[in-house]
Amino acid sequence: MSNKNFEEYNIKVTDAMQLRYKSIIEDLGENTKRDGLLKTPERAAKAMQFLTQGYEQDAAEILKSAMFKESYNEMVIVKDIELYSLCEHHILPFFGKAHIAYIPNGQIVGLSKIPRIVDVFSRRLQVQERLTEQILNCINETLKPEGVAVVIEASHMCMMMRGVQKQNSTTTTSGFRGAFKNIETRTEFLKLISENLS
Ligand SMILES: Nc1nc2c(ncn2[C@@H]2O[C@H](COP(=O)(O)OP(=O)(O)OP(=O)(O)O)[C@@H](O)[C@H]2O)c(=O)[nH]1
Ligand SMILES: [Zn+2]
Repeated sequence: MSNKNFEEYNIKVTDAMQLRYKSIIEDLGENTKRDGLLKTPERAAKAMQFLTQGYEQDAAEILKSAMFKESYNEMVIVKDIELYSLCEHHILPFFGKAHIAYIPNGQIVGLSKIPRIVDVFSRRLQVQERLTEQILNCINETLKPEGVAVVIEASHMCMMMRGVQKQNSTTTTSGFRGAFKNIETRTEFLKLISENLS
């Protein structure tokens, strides 16, 4: 699944959305006819479609497209997966890293598919907790591993640029299924990613 090209933008949606962005910019007291802003409503409409393209993508299908029979049954960890999402309360970015592990149960998945599904669920209006659960459930239900673990640490612009205005706080969410409910397995995973956690 590739990133959206400009040609792929839905013209109808772009047209409707850019009119709304134009009104918003005018509500700010700005002049949408000045050079720098002339194309801004269209750019913003395209940017918003790019940032929410995950609604049109099927994460389970992405995983299914690269699942292979393999007997390896130790922990597989993909860590430091950068993510960019939008908080559904303020439509402001939150961004950070996901660390994901699974223990295969007869099948492994193509490694790149894990960051790809992080993108699919991130590119929607989200809360960090639901994002964590959706990634966890998708891997658990599609790959049916012995266990799966997801940790996300993120900074929320809505807490940095506005509102409570805390620049240094990060939010960590986690979820564990199957073998990761076992304290030893979970501890091993957390130890292996711990150099990334602040
Ligand atoms: N649980 C959770 N809350 C989030 C997330 N992103 C943003 N929020 C919070 O959503 C809440 C919305 O609260 P409201 O009181 O309705 O909004 P607000 O008046 O703008 O709140 P402040 O941000 O405190 O100024 C805020 O506390 C945000 O910090 C997220 O991913 N998870
Ligand atoms: Zn917010």
